[in-house]
Amino acid sequence: MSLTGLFVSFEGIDGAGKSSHISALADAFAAQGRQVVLTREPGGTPLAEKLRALLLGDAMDPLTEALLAFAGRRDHLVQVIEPALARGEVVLCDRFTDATFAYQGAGRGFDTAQLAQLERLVQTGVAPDPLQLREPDLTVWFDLPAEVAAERLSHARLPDRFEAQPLDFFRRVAQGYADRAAAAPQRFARIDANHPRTLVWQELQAVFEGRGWLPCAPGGDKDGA
Ligand SMILES: Nc1ncnc2c1ncn2[C@@H]1O[C@H](COP(=O)(O)OP(=O)(O)OP(=O)(O)O)[C@@H](O)[C@H]1O
Ligand SMILES: Cc1cn([C@H]2C[C@H](O)[C@@H](COP(=O)(O)O)O2)c(=O)[nH]c1=O
Repeated sequence: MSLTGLFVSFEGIDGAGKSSHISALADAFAAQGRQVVLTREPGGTPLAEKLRALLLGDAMDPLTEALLAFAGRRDHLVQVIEPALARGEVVLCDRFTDATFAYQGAGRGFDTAQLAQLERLVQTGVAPDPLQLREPDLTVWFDLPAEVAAERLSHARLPDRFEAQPLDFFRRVAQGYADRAAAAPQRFARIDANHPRTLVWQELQAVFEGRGWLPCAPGGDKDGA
């Protein structure tokens, strides 16, 4: 039986708690016999990882940020995402294009109409139907107030160029995600990330179980974090 590929992205402001759960989800899909590609943006290919290092480390203007993000995305789509989907695999991607709209658009103030043009340019011509705009089948949005994320990150690690931004930047980014979710409610699933890890994992499981993509967990109390 040939399986249909599944493309899921995970979004949220820095520190929202995505990374803690994505690999547990990969395990859950693998336990169902699915091949899983666990990947991320910026990054996901050797070339795009080099662009990631520039994006996270070097000062640049918002247009340069957006161009680097989309250049890496094109390579990622061509080299990794489309081939995996064509093989019927599950692609779990830590951030995708919504991050560019949230960070470069809402956060930096870059024109979102121009971002939409770049999105069309980069995300068409790679899927089997050349006119299809490749988007995730589902985007899981970890929604967390900027203040809570900042508090979590203050205990976590040395901040990169984005994590070092002030609270107001992350308030704008969070609003950017809320706007993207409101514009595409059928693609987005909102998770209330301001909960203990176990509860967040349960919310996440419910999203995938509700779509029939994972079987219902017995008792529904697995701690995936
Ligand atoms: N539900 C939670 N409650 C409290 N702390 C949490 C929770 N989830 C994650 N954390 C902690 O918050 C910090 C950020 O978590 P994590 O790295 O998973 O976030 P992230 O969304 O992947 O961030 P980034 O996108 O910046 O990599 C870590 O120190 C993690 O241990
Ligand atoms: C895809 C993408 C990401 N960013 C920002 C968002 C984060 O601050 C970093 C990535 O770090 P993470 O720890 O891997 O989440 O990059 C962005 O500004 N624009 C983008 O398109």
